[in-house]
Amino acid sequence: MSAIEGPGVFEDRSSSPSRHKLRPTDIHSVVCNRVTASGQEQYLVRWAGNWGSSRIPYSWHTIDELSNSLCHLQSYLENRQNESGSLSLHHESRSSSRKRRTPDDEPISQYLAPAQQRSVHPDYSRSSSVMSASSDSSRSLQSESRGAIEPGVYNAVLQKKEGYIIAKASPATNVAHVSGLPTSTMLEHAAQASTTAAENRIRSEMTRKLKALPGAPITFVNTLDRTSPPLSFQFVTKSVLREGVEMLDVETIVGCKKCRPDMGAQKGCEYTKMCGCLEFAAVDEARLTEEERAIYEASGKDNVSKFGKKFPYFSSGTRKGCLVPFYLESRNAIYECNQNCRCGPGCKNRNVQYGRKVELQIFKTQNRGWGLRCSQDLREGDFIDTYRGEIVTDAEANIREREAGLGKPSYLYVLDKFGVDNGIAQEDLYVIDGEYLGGPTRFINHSCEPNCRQYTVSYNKYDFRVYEIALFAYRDIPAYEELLFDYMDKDDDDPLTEPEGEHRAECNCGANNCRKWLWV
Ligand SMILES: C[S@@+](CC[C@H](N)C(=O)[O-])C[C@H]1O[C@@H](n2cnc3c(N)ncnc32)[C@H](O)[C@@H]1O
Repeated sequence: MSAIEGPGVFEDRSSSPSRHKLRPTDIHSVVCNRVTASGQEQYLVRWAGNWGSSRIPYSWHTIDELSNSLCHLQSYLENRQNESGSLSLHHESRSSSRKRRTPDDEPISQYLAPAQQRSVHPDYSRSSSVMSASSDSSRSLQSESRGAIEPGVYNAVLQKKEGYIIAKASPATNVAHVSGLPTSTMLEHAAQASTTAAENRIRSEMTRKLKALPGAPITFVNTLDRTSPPLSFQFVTKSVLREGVEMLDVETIVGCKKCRPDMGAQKGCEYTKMCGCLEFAAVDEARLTEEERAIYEASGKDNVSKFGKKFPYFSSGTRKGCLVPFYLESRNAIYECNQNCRCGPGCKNRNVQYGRKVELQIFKTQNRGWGLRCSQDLREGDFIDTYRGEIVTDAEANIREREAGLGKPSYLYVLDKFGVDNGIAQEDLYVIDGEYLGGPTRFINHSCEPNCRQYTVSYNKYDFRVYEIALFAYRDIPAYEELLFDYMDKDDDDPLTEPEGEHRAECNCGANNCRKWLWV
């Protein structure tokens, strides 16, 4: 292990600096940026840990050193952009630090040479001017004054160990500990310093990440600014069950018993309409005999299991595999066959379970963040993808919602399709959180006049709490038209109440019949 003097300057010259990275978990946040005289972008890292307010280590790092921690860099750049250059978000409050000030707890600007305080592009040469345990405070301050160079490390010494750069509390007792970073001078410089190299690195990392995904390609484009979709978002092909969430064991799923794999006419799930998996599916009312209709209607249309069902997908023709108009227009759940069925993998009642087949593109919209579109024409009824993520309990979802605050985008989706009818209380329902983990559908925006729609798809008719939310094209959609669904998807006869104050989020869908609010 050896001490590091500053960004990219190592005592141990035999090791390549670029091999050493910061561990994302060691970083609290990136708080400032600068460009050195040699044109190198550097970022000021606030280290995570319990240090005491005036002893928190800060150090400047190159993009290479931060290449395992690009999420932190990305969130800094996004805040920087949102704050439109003021960069005040991460700036520790002077008034609060003043309250706790101790004799050695002065703002760093007091230690900087005048040239440095004035300078917009100071000379950040790779000289030995750093504040670390290896240099006592007086030596640090002297060298700063001489060279007018901002220190590379504050309140600590950096060491490298097994490929990582690590901050250690300064062992020297007479090191001047500083707080109030970044200083206003640093912020002024930061506001004018280029961040292009970091943006490019983030962009390449996002592209690499998307290319590595299985299935039809997902790309991203941004013709509006230099941002990329969040690197912190993890693409998964299946939802992940979090603590307290249980789904029925796959071994116990009941499959269809009468259907067969050699499904010619007369034998397939799609022909008989009596496939066991469709037991709770919508009755095919048009095919009921007089006698059947009388029984069915007398039961208040509740006695569904005996009658032939609507099959969800076209089994042949030009729209083979597409959702049939009946389901497109209804809110009936779609029941697919499963791994315990006799029909086998070729059964035409399997679609959503085989996953996305269409190529998608994440793109930056004018007024609603990232959006999603398909790079090929979609037919009415084409399956796009599922909405997936972490499945959490209702209580956990409430905590996440509270912590997120009202101004933040929402990615929560309640799985309440079967709950009420099966006596499950609201607080026992589960919620999909697609914010940090999920599929590309997490980027689909809302429209009051949508071209897609969400449907309930179940592979286990007895599991009332865990099922899929699947997005299908609600009409033919030409390539590159933004995919949009109605977040509320209310029945026409459901009254829409005006949302109240702080809970409302304004809708920018621009449709003629726009309801003005995303949800109520
Ligand atoms: C599931 S996310 C969709 C992806 C999101 N645009 C993004 O950049 O991550 C939902 C959020 O997108 C934004 N959004 C979606 N549709 C919108 C609309 N019609 N008008 C305004 N904002 C919208 C809102 O911030 C909403 O909370």
